[in-house]
Parts: sequence; structure tokens; C-alpha cells
Amino acid sequence: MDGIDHLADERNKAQFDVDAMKIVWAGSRHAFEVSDRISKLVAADPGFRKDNRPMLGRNELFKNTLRKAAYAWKRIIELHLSEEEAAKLRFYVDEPAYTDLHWGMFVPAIKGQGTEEQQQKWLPLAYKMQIIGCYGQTELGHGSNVQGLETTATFDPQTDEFVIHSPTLTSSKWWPGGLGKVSTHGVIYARLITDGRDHGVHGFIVQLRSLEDHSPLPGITVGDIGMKFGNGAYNTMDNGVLRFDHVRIPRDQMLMRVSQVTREGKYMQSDVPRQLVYGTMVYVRQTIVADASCALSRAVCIATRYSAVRRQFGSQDGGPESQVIDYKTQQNRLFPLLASAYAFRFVGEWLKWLYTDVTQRLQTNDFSTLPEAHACTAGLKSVTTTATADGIEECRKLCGGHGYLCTSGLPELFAVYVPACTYEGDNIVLLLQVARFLMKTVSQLGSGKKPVGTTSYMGQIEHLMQCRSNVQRAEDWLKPSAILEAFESRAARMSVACAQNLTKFTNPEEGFAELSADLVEAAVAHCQLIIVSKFIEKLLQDIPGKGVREQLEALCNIYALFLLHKHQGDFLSTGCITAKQASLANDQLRSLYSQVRPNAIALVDAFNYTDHFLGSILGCYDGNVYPKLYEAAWKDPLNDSVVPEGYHEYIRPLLKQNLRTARL
Ligand SMILES: CCCCCCCCCC/C=C\CCC/C=C/C(=O)SCCNC(=O)CCNC(=O)[C@H](O)C(C)(C)COP(=O)(O)OP(=O)(O)OC[C@H]1O[C@@H](n2cnc3c(N)ncnc32)[C@H](O)[C@@H]1OP(=O)(O)O
Ligand SMILES: Cc1cc2nc3c(=O)[nH]c(=O)nc-3n(C[C@H](O)[C@H](O)[C@H](O)COP(=O)(O)OP(=O)(O)OC[C@H]3O[C@@H](n4cnc5c(N)ncnc54)[C@H](O)[C@@H]3O)c2cc1C
Repeated sequence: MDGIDHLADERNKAQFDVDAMKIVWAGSRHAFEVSDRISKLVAADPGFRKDNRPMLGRNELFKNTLRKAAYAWKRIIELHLSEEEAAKLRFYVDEPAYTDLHWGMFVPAIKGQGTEEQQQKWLPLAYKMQIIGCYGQTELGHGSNVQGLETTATFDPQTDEFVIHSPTLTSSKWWPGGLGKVSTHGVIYARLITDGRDHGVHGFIVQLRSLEDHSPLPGITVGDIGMKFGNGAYNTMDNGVLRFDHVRIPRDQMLMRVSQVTREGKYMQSDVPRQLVYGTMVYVRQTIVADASCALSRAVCIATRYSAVRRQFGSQDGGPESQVIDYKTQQNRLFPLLASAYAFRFVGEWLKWLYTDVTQRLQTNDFSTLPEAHACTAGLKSVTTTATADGIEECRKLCGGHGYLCTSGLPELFAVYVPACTYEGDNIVLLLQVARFLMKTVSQLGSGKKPVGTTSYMGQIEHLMQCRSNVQRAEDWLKPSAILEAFESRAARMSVACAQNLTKFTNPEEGFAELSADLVEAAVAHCQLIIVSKFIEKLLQDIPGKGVREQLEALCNIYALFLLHKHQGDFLSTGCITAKQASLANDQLRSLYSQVRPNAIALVDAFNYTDHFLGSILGCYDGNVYPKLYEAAWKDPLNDSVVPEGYHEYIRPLLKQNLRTARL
């Protein structure tokens, strides 16, 4: 617009090397270079324009998504992009589409649950997009309770086929993304029945539509489930409904890595745990944690830049008013979110490592870390998505009235993001899984079995149950040991209290249900400890770049002390800290805000988001917000005419009638 960087003064205040921080954020120089190159490529291509999304009707919106997905694929082929680059391109195109489920769930389900032979047959077709797949698990009647699914796959030994059937209305598949209008195939979860015996839920590859004319195959009824929350947003996705009427598939389309059905119809289980049928969910939950840091950092980038641009009150002698970012209340809402974005980034990196490690162990039939991987992915998915969804809404409020405009980018981001609290497992249901894992860990403490991994802190249970924090001055809260001890003792004491209360019930399941709210809180405390400790571990690594480590230390302390302040009820009631120490933590938090304030804009610049990806006038790099808002308003279709359509039908007659009444 005017070519001036309105945030230049803010950028000049930075006390650290922003380029070095960009590499820390990206994970490596290589990751940064790929991300930087691909984001610019997408931003420069008018084929990936997205600013009109909230204005489009469903059909137009969906067709536009189909066009973009096909165009993205064309560019991926033309540019010979690697798998990593192609994934980045889809990420920066920034539009939920059937391809998310094809690459994100269908392919991983075949990789994780298919035999070598099945992978060789199906993966090349999927990689070339000669078939398009979805993940068909949830039904109208059951989502969380996977064992409650009703779709059946009955083996017919006469023909060597499975008969896939939806016996009830509630067994209709409901929600799978990409299913409604696009997928040709699906990994469909159904109860396996052989010789009249029900062996529980298994995955099957089922063709849904003709590869010739896209019409549903005989016995298949399929469609979209309808509009979802928000304009644009997740409505680019065709979440679907699907019913089977005795659809026959060959026996070799049951995914048979975990268990097999022989030609004679004999059910056999490999020596791998049956929970591997849930493996795709573990994989996706892990990616959702990394995605949380992307969504939250995006909202925080918008709110931080706008908070530096926006001025309100406080003018002295006719000088400029105060930047709203200088209000302590604004900092107290914004900076913990900034710190959370970094915290989720690092815990996401660690979770990716954990997932890779468990996958490698599975190859060698070492299943020992699977329960922990399940608990960590479930718990961290839950805690990070809840905080991110709440954080995006807080960023909208931090931007005042303008945050409510679609051009702020925040309403759409919120609408797209909130279902992350539900999909891939409802957040409460997942925290209850963590709680079960914790209760099991506590119950084994007396048996001499040493807790490992993320529960290893429970190995010092005697100390954690009686220790008292020795913080005496606000600065003492900057010591990682002080923070870790407080978080470990809080988590341990909450788990032990739940375990003790559970013993009061004769029926453990009844006790678990009765105490479930406390159990969820204990699970949250455990997950927050993981995030804090992974941030602290990150700081033990070599971190090059002037001032980068100091900024990360400040953010780590803000993240931990903000949680401590927010959950001080837990810390106080379990006796881990005193009221005086809680107050000192708050004093330290305020001074950390002052330390971060001059660096705030540079800390969000380090995310390296293009204006195209941010999709926000309030968050634009140059901070030239007002002219852009003013110009965008005039582009609204409602301003195409000065006198609105409908004036003659609805406004003029009203005014005339009021005129007559007034004359009376
Ligand atoms: C502005 C534009 C921006 C654009 C941005 C675009 C972003 C796009 C991002 C897209 C990302 C994603 C797209 C979303 C796609 C969504 C897909 C889905 O939702 S798929 C469906 C997911 N469904 C669920 O998650 C169901 C949840 N339920 C379950 O997982 C289970 O049933 C559970 C965990 C509740 C268990 O229930 P139950 O108690 O019945 O247990 P079981 O008897 O089945 O098993 C008990 C035993 O197994 C252990 N267990 C359970 N799960 C697992 C597992 N996954 N791995 C390992 N072990 C597991 C459990 O702990 C028990 O162990 P035990 O030792 O016996 O105690
Ligand atoms: C946008 C979106 C995309 C999706 N994509 C797919 C897809 O591609 N493929 C697919 O198969 N599915 C998909 N799903 C479905 C999704 O996985 C389920 O909706 C999710 O697992 C939650 O299950 P539910 O809907 O049965 O919720 P419910 O379990 O019915 O939850 C309702 C309420 O009950 C509570 N509750 C349930 N059980 C318990 C319990 N045991 N204890 C305490 N409280 C409980 C929950 O906390 C929640 O508050 C998608 C969903 C959405 C919203």
C-alpha cells in the first residue's frame, strides 16, 4: 500500500537474532528452507487465492476446493516436489480438503494395518491418486465408543468374500471427511463376524464409487452430512454419510497385519496387540499436536501485531495514545499464548520423536512403549487443542471489534479449529484414557516396577508426596528445578489422591466413573508437566543465535508460571507451594512480561508466516491496518450497489408506511 513498515520501530527493539529463531521454530535449517520456499510459492500463485472463502455458497465453495486440490496436485507433479515439500504445499494452501484424509489417514491406515502384500497392492494406487481414500470409522450412533460400532463384515466361505452391511440407522457411517462427495475407497471399520462369532472391530478396504463415472457402487448409499459451523471454514470438507446394503468385497481386503481370516474362515491373531487397529489414531493425534502450535501461533501473530498497531487512551500532551500491547492486562492475556505456541511446538517435536521410536520398536515386535505412546498422544492432543481453541478465541477478543470481522482471519481460524477438540477423540474421553494409564502406574508403584518415560517422576513418589517448594524470592521461580519440582509434585499428588479415593469403591469401574472429573484434572496436570519438562529439555540443547536462548528461557518461564498461576488451586490444595510462593510466581510473571514486550513482534515474525497464509488484515506484516480495512470494506458484495437490492420491496414500503403513520 504505502510501502512503509509501520512496525519497523517494534522490529528494531528486538534483542535477539530473528533469523536464528526462525530456524529453531522450524526445527532445522532444512525444514526452514523448505517451509520458506513453499510458503512463498503458494502466496505468489493466484490459483491459491482464499480471501473470498467466507462469501461463497456451499456448492461454489466446495467446487473451488476441488479445483484447488487438483491444481495443487498438478503443481506438485510439475515441480517434482518431494513428499515433505508436497505436504508443506498442502499446509500452506490452507484449506481443509479430502486430500487431508487421503494422505493423513487412508494411506497411514494401510501402511500401519496392512500386510506387506496389501501395502504393495494399494499404496502405489493411493500415492498416484489413482484412488482417493477416506477413514470410515465413526457412525451416527457411536464415535467415542469404537467397540460399540455396528457395521458388520460377515465372512462368506462360499465365495471367499466379506459382506459389509449397515444393519441399523445408527450404524450409518457419519462424519468421515472426503467420504461425502469424493472418495473412491475407504478404510471402513466394521465388526468382523466369522462362523457366527463376533471378533470385534477391524479395518477393511472398500471401494465406494466407480472409477469410471464416480457413481456409488451397487449397495452403497453415500452423501454429504450438511453444513457445519462457520462460513467457509470446515465446509470445504465433504464429511459424509454412508450405508452398506450387503456389499461384497474380496477376503484380501481385510487389513490383516493384526489379525487374519483364512480361506476356510478361521480367525487368527498375530502376536501383535489388537490395539494396533487403533494405530492410525495414534499417528494422527501426534500430528494434531504439531498442528496446534501452527494454529495458535497464527492467531497469536495476528493479535500481537495488531496490539502493537492499535492505540487506545493514554495520550500525554497531545502525543500519540498508548499501544494496547503496553497494557499489562493485554500482556497477561497475550504473552502466555505466545509462550504456549512455542511450548506446543517443542512438545510436538518431541512427540514426533516418540511416535517414530514406538513405530521402530513395533517393527521388531517390541510393544512395551505402546501404552505410553497412546497416553501421551491422547493427553497432549487433548490439552493442546483445548488451549489452542480457547486461545484463538482469546486472540479475537484481544483484537477488539475488528477481530470479529472475517478480514481479521480469526473467525474462520476459530471455526476451522474448534472441531479439533472433538475429532480424533473427544478431549475428555482421551483424558480419561490418560487417567487410566496414570492409575495403573500408581497401582504398580509398590510392586517394585520402576515407572519409565513420562511417568518416571513417579519413581520418587515418597519425595514428591512430602516435598515443599523452597522458593523464597520471585527470581527463585526462574530455576528449572523449582518449576519441575512444583509441577511433578502437583501431578503426583493429584494422581495419588485419585488412586486413594478409588480404593473406597468396591467396584473399580463405578469408582472411576464417580471420580472422573478429578481424574481428568489429574490427567491435565500430568500432561502440563510433560509440556513444561519438554520445553525445559529443549533449553538444554545447543541453541545458536544472539539472544535466542534468553528469549526461549523467558517464554518457558512464562508458560510454566502462567499455568502455575491459573491452576494455583491445585498447587495450593495439594500443599506443593504456599500462598506466598504463588504470589511470588505472579510477581515474576509480571517482570517476564516486561522482558518479552520489546521482543514480541520479532517473536511472532520468527513464525515466518506470509500475509497470504495469515489471511488477516490485522496481522499483516507491515502493520498498515487501517487503509487495508477501509479498502476491504468497499469490496464487500453488499457495497456493489449504493442502494441495496431489496430496497424497493422492503425498505421503501416501510418508510412510506411510517410516513403515513407520522402524518396521522
Ligand atoms: C483456515 C483454514 C485452516 C486449515 C487448517 C486445516 C487443518 C486440517 C487438519 C486436519 C486434521 C485432521 C482431520 C480430522 C480427521 C478426523 C478423523 C477422525 O476423527 S477419525 C475417528 C477418531 N475416533 C476416535 O478417536 C474415537 C475415540 N475412541 C477411542 O480411541 C477408543 O475407543 C478409546 C480410546 C476411547 C478406548 O475405548 P475403550 O475403553 O472401549 O477401550 P478398548 O476396549 O477399545 O481398548 C482398551 C485398551 O486399549 C488401549 N488403547 C485404546 N486406544 C489405544 C490406542 N490408540 N493405542 C494403543 N492402545 C490403545 C487402552 O488404553 C486399553 O488398554 P488397557 O491396557 O487394557 O487399559
Ligand atoms: C470435523 C470433524 C471431522 C471428523 N472426521 C472424521 C473422519 O474423517 N472419520 C471418522 O471416522 N470420524 C470423523 N469424525 C468423528 C469424530 O471422530 C467423533 O465425532 C469423535 O470421536 C467424538 O465422538 P462422538 O461424536 O461419538 O462424541 P460423543 O462420544 O457422543 O460425545 C458427546 C459428549 O459425551 C461425552 N462422553 C462420551 N463418552 C464419555 C465417557 N466415557 N465419559 C465421559 N464423557 C463422555 C463427551 O465428552 C462429549 O461431551 C469427525 C468429527 C468432526 C467434528
